[in-house]
Formats: sequence, structure tokens, C-alpha cells
Amino acid sequence: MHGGDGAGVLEVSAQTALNGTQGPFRLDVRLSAAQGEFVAICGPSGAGKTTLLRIVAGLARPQAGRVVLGGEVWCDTARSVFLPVRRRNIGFVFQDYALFPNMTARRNVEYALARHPRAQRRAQAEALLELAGLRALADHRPARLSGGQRQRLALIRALARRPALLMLDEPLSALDPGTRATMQGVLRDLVRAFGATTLMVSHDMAEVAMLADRVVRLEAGQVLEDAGARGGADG
Ligand SMILES: Nc1ncnc2c1ncn2[C@@H]1O[C@H](COP(=O)(O)OP(=O)(O)OP(=O)(O)O)[C@@H](O)[C@H]1O
Repeated sequence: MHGGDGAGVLEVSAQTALNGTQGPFRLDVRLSAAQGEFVAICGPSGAGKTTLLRIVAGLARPQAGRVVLGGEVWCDTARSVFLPVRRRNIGFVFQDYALFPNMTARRNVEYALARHPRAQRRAQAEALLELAGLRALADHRPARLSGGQRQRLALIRALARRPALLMLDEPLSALDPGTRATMQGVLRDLVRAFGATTLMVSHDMAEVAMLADRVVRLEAGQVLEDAGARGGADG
């Protein structure tokens, strides 16, 4: 299985003024990721990690910058290019999952497959639910699922469109330690199977070491360190 259209190298440069708890500062980041690479973004609270993901996703505009994936320009402030979120080939998972509470697990996944022909949707959703070990729970609404089950559902929903780029913002931090450890393995296997380039914000260095190919450390809006996850990063 591979990422969808537009897969390739991700290149980001973003400069934007932010208001931190200790006054104004600038987010000023350059970052690239190879096709299929898993990049962890670490750093203290308020460093600009979520803002960076929001810029890449198209949920925020940088004052200056460019976001390019596989040669497709998603944002280029110098040329007034800004693709809206829905036109970027991305999937994202946040800490709070953002599942639709009134839809069953199956409907949550089918919703993400809305662009597929109706006849294929059910089968595709079943295959994804099977992959996440949720087939028996397909008719349950999110409120009846455990934290780990909800997290798996959020992951397959994000991957259903075969995004070229997957963004995870502390996706496992709401889970209890045991479930979190299990989910790290599930996350790794699913991301590998789909081959999506991945940006993940995480505070947990053990998690980062297990999942990431590379760690980018952000502090006060700047990249302080960019290293192999098992190489130079010291938390
Ligand atoms: N649109 C904005 N305009 C000005 N300042 C902003 C804007 N969005 C966020 N900020 C500020 O920029 C700083 C960085 O926020 P951000 O959420 O990116 O940090 P973070 O590294 O993800 O932190 P955490 O680990 O706590 O989630 C914060 O102090 C925040 O208040």
C-alpha cells in the first residue's frame, strides 16, 4: 500500500509572529521530510509545534513561507498561493480524536471514504475496521468504545483517504500508559503499511524513539536540533 497522489518530499518554510506567554516571538522554521519518513516534533510547551502543523495542514497561514509536497505547492506567500485544507492530501489525528459522536464506527470511516464509489465504500470501511481490530465494534458509537479503540478508529479514519502526509498532534497523550504502549505499536504498523510521510508532535521521548526516523526539536519558534531519533536527540 502506498500514499495517495502527490506523495513525495515535503518542504516547509514558515515565518510568522506569535504571542507567547513571555511576550511576542517569531516562528521561523525550515523543515523537510523524505517520502515515507516519520518525523517527530518535540519541544517545550508554547514552542510553536501545533502552529507549525496547522500551517502545513492549511488551518493557519504563515506571514511568509512555502509548503510543498512532492512538487505540488500548497502554500507560497510570495506568489499568493494557498490551498485550502480540503485540497491538501493530508490526514490528521489530534489528541481529542474529533470523531463524529452520532455516527457508528463504521459510518465514521465511511464518511472519510465519501469520494469513493458508494459500492466500494462499505468493503473499504470493513477492511480498515478489520485492520484496526474494530470489526466486531463497527456498529458502536464512539462513546461506547474505549480510549484505545477510539484512537484506532481516528487513525484508520485519517488513513482511509490514503493521505500523502499524515499529521499527528500528541495523538496518544489522552490514553492510560498500558493502552498508550499498545497503541504505539498499532500506530507504527499502520503508518508503515500506508507508507504516508508523517509529522508527529509528542512529548514522550520513549514514544519518539520507538516511532520516529528523525526528531526535530523546536524551542521558541526555532529548530534547535534535527537528528536521527536513535542518534543524537537527548530529549
Ligand atoms: N494565531 C496566533 N497568533 C499569535 N500567537 C499565537 C497564535 N497561535 C498560537 N499562538 C501562540 O504561540 C505560542 C505557540 O503555540 P503552539 O500551540 O504552537 O505551541 P506548542 O509548541 O504546540 O505548545 P504545547 O506543547 O503546549 O501544545 C503560544 O504561546 C500561543 O499562545
